[in-house]
Amino acid sequence: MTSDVNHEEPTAHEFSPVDSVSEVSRCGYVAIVGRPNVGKSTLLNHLLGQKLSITSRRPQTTRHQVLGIKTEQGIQTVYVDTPGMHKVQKKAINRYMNKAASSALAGIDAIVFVVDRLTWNEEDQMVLEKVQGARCPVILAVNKVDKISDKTKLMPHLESLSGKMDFHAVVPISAQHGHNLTQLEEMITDLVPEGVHHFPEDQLTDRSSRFLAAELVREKVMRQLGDELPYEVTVEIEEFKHEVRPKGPLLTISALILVERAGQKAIVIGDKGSRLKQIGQDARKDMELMFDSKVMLNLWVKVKAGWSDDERALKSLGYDHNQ
Ligand SMILES: Nc1nc2c(ncn2[C@@H]2O[C@H](COP(=O)(O)OP(=O)(O)OP(=O)(O)O)[C@@H](O)[C@H]2O)c(=O)[nH]1
Repeated sequence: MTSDVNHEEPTAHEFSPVDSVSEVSRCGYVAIVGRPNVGKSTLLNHLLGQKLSITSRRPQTTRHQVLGIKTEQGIQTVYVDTPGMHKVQKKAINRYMNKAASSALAGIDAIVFVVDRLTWNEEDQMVLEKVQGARCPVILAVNKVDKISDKTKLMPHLESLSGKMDFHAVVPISAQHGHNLTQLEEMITDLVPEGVHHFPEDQLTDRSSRFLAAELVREKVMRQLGDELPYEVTVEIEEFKHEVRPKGPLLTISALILVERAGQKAIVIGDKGSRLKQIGQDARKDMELMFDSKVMLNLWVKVKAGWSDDERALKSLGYDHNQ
């Protein structure tokens, strides 16, 4: 079949001034980068107006690259939340996380580089060197300003940060309290170029419901255990079953929490199963909100030694560099 469309001569329709305002479609990719624990996932969740990425006080909570999609008034902004870039690359899991963070910068239209209040350390410097290599505007978001007690220190610090590279803008924000996020979002969407939308208007992420469910369980484990548990915990979804019942939809989810050692299993389970119960209750509540359904959640803990430094085991658990 041949096409009738003449690409040489624009039609009157294409010149309509009304169209140029209301119908020009825009789509762009915006990476949120920074060292671990600066608040990247908290920022993404606020920008999307919905929880998507998991957060915790523990650094290195985010392991995978997650797309968060927002389509509003013809503008589709595809946010790329990345694992925090960090120096230590001893284990395969850390190498995976750094690679996921670096590869996120390819094909990006703008970068939001998040730093924490008044500090600047070697890891921030490392991230700076990576973003300098990307040929797109970089907005520096100085997060957690709500925690600065002596506000007079902020302005001089912002000025000194401004000199580190030719930033598009330097914005003090509080991702948790929503401070300056409207201004930040306006700056971001102004940088979104013209282009056709890559996702349907109502799509929020590129990740599956199974993936999001597993991440919610992992978040609760990390929040419950604080510093008691090293990073070596991952979650596998064994069952994800949707049923329509007379009383409403029911989602049955069975998840396996994998740890590295028997001692860690005991920690996750807690005294008479109390911790695992709390993890289950908290995860179920979030899942019911996320999936808009009643959820029955079954949790088990299993020891799978050495998974975090075994390339093949990582692949089987979804840590695939090609994803
Ligand atoms: N006071 C305050 N705390 C914040 C703010 N933003 C994030 N946090 C907290 O900082 C911690 C880390 O936030 P995350 O959003 O998980 O940070 P991240 O950069 O995604 O972390 P990684 O997954 O390690 O890369 C959490 O306990 C957040 O609640 C903020 O604006 N103010």
